[in-house]
Amino acid sequence: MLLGTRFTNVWRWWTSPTISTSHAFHFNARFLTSSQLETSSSSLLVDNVLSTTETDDVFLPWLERKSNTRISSVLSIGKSDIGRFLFASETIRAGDCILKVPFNVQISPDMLPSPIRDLLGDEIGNVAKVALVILLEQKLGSDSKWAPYIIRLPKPWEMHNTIFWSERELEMIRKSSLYEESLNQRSQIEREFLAIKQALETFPEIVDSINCDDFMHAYALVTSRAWRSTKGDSLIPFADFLNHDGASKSLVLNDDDKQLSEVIADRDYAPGEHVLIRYGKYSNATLMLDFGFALPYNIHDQVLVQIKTVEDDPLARRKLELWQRSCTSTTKYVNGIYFPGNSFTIREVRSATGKGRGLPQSLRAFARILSCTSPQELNDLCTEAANGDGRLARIPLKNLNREVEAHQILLSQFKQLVEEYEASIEALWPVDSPCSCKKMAQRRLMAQHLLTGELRILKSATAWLNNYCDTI
Ligand SMILES: C[S@@+](CC[C@H](N)C(=O)[O-])C[C@H]1O[C@@H](n2cnc3c(N)ncnc32)[C@H](O)[C@@H]1O
Repeated sequence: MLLGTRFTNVWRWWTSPTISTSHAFHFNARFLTSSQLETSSSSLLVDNVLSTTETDDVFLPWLERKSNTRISSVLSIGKSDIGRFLFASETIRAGDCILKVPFNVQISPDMLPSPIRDLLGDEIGNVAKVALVILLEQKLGSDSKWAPYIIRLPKPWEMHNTIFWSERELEMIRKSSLYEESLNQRSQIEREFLAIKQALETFPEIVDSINCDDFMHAYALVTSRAWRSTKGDSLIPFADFLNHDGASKSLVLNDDDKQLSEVIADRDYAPGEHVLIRYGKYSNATLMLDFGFALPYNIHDQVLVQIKTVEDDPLARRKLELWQRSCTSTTKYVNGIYFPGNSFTIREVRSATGKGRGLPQSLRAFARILSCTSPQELNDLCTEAANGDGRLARIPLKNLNREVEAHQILLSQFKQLVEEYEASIEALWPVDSPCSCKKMAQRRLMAQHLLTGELRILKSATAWLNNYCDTI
């Protein structure tokens, strides 16, 4: 997934819409005064005062006044264990438009004051730019024109994205590729933070007032609540109080002609019902990395497995070279990390008996190459590929024993993975252990959802391979 933002269904793409820059200039002028900077550290205090005196009832009227339009007449804001949510304030029918948020009240990278924007350049991604907008508005405290929105953004201690996990917490998910992806994402954010500091060195008032932890928090706010549009990655106030259901058909849609984002209900809702949309077809690994939560049963789960060559195989190097050369894409880019050509994404195999989708063809082709025992067999595969569509080992090997052996290589590695995952789940410390504070208990549960989902997929692949080897 690209930087953790949600893709929208975009209608009628046009040139990038222009956003009013008046706020940006207003902000710039204010930010650069030293008195402003002196008081910036008290902004959190102001936030707290605001958050205790303002209720969520005032938020939608504020946003409607700001945008000068009706945004929603059927939704209200509620609060629960998973933060804010939107619920039906009256009956909603499938097909109803439940909210419309104009672009002019969305927060996008263009809102950075132009002198800052010009210095940042393209090497700083849009997520980082929107994160910087949030930080600058936070520093303004109650003087920010976005204060009612900014104070409602989740606080660092309310966020559970795996980039915030401690060593011990990350250890729980070491078996999953999410472990590496989390470390990698953290390093990438740190690099972007340093690049921003360097680019803005002529603005010491800004660079000296933000630290990497604040930036990491703002960055995670963006990955967990921004949508991609023609303007880059934008925060869509009010719409971003909608929580996620992987099975929902409702998405946030952009209409560039009307300059707004909207959501259409995919089903009926009774008054009081929690309204959910789908952020994307995201696995638990992606949800944990970018959004800080996991689903107990996620229909979009997948596992990234790295297939090892057989130990002591004298042809191992040649096989890998051949594979890398024959593949159009030898590396996989998943959640901001490059995986080598022997990494494969596996989804749940619904039926072990062959109906529906089985294991990915590319994985089976790789196994056939691994099963070759002589240079001649490898050459034969190359000749067959040259006479066909150019892809290596896509069809079953003529020698059935060899075809079974190829799949048994996979089977033994999958069986080992299943055992390792089972051991990892077993090793998760009990929820009621004395060390389980609320935060740790929550993260442990997320780790459990992740590992059990990935284990389910590995077991389904194992069953499919068992069946294939037995019945071929
Ligand atoms: C776009 S925001 C939704 C509004 C959010 N609840 C809030 O308080 O602002 C996305 C965040 O909501 C939470 N969230 C959304 N859907 C969830 C779900 N199905 N289960 C648990 N948390 C969820 C996660 O913390 C996620 O990062």
